[in-house]
Amino acid sequence: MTHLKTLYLERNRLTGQIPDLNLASLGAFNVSYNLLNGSVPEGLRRMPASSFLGMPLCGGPLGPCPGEISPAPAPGQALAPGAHSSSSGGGGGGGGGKKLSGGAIAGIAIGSVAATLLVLGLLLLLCRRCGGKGYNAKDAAVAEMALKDKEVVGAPNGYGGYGAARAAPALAPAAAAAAPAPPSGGKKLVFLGPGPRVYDLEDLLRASAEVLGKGTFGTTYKAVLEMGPVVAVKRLKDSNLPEREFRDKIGAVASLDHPNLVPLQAFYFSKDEKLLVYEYVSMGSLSSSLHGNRGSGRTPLDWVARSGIALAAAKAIQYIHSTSPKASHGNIKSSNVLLSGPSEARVSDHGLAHLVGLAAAPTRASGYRAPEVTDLRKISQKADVYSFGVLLMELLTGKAPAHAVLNDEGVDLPRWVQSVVREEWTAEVFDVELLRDQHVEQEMMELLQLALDCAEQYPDKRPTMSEVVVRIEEIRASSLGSGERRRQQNGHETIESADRSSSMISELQAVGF
Ligand SMILES: Nc1ncnc2c1ncn2[C@@H]1O[C@H](COP(=O)(O)OP(=O)(O)OP(=O)(O)O)[C@@H](O)[C@H]1O
Repeated sequence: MTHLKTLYLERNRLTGQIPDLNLASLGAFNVSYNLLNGSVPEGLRRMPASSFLGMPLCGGPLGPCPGEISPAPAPGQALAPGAHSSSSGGGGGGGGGKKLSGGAIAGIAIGSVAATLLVLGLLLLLCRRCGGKGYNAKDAAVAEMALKDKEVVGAPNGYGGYGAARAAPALAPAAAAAAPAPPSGGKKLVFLGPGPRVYDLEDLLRASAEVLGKGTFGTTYKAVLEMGPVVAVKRLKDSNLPEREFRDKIGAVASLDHPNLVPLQAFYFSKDEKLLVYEYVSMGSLSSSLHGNRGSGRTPLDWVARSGIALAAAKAIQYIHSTSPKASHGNIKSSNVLLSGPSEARVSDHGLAHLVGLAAAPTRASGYRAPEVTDLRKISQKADVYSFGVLLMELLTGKAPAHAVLNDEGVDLPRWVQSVVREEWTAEVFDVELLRDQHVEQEMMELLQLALDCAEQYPDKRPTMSEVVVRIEEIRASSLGSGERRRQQNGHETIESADRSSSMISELQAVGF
């Protein structure tokens, strides 16, 4: 393809050296963020440095390779007229084509050797310094993960619907920018908790990765490790915490241990990359279950499932609150409630709001955010209770907070529920999929009342999470009781009708049928 004008091959996993492409028409060329090495071939040295980012290449726009003298003189031009006019002490200057004197040749030879030694010395010095600080293979490898990005698979992209969005491979540029001096040499994955250490950073980076979604705190990947395990990896953005503080806060997150919390397995810290590795919860989030594809082939969440999920999430938040009066989750919402069984759930992202810092604290989560949280430092336990109330409303109505806007005045989910309820206690507020469970209407009303109590405007009026747990347990027990009663009633009716039919048979037999 000798007429090729544009060739963009960046962000692949091309290895080896760049072949010397003889493409005279080539005007635009880019092989950045591959796994190439060696020197930029002669035919491509006219390209800018930005064509070769993120790789340990040399030559041409990237500066001389070891042993090369910069700028590399073009053949035949080294001794071009005027080039050495000042070094012509031996009479070597003058017109082109003239032969050099022996002294000039000796001078040039000595000069070249001295320059080569100087360059080598400088390179050696640089390499020594690089020991822990220079180009970091791990950071570059971390960058590879981004190169494996695939399309978002049915994951909700925040509040704007469920369209598949392409993840921006933001990792690679960060690592490339870090190449000169990231201070993370030799860093490893730090494992937390007693779980088995069956993989390391290299395994993680070799794993096939798929973007699950982009959230407030970064991008989350599903990584399938070669040896089998599947994990969720969150690449934090905007976390500028110093390492020590980061580690302390991670330690606090890792110390939380509850069956309804998604465990943090490991983390990776470098100046430019912070990765959190979680257990992968395979049944997806409550958000995608409620608002994802509602077409055929989907099992709708019934009352038992929804009330079970509500209880599981409530228990997780209650547990976080029990660890200290100031402890809170800070980002309760349906995409952070992951389904681990038909009516079981686990809460994720605990502690992240505190880990990432205030700059990146949830702004999009306003549908769940308590009205008093104007200052993000005031994410209190009562603010969690408010968010949980909104989550309960979402479970009962099937509406996502930001989608519940009825008109341009911006009515939010709690206000909408309040207004419907104020009119009259009507079944219209409930998700149609829930209305199939007719025997639990009373309990659905009670759970809705609890949701409204949690979403009270004034924090003091909201219940504590312990109270919330108790109330949900009571409501569930009552609904399971009424379900049982109903089943028994049905059974009774069946027995009665069986009795009737047997007597009918005997009557028919009596009349000689
Ligand atoms: N451990 C996990 N297992 C399975 N899926 C997960 C896991 N952690 C997150 N996800 C899913 O990945 C997607 C992106 O999650 P992420 O936490 O990055 O963003 P979010 O929940 O949408 O927003 P936020 O960052 O505000 O919490 C979500 O759909 C979430 O449900």
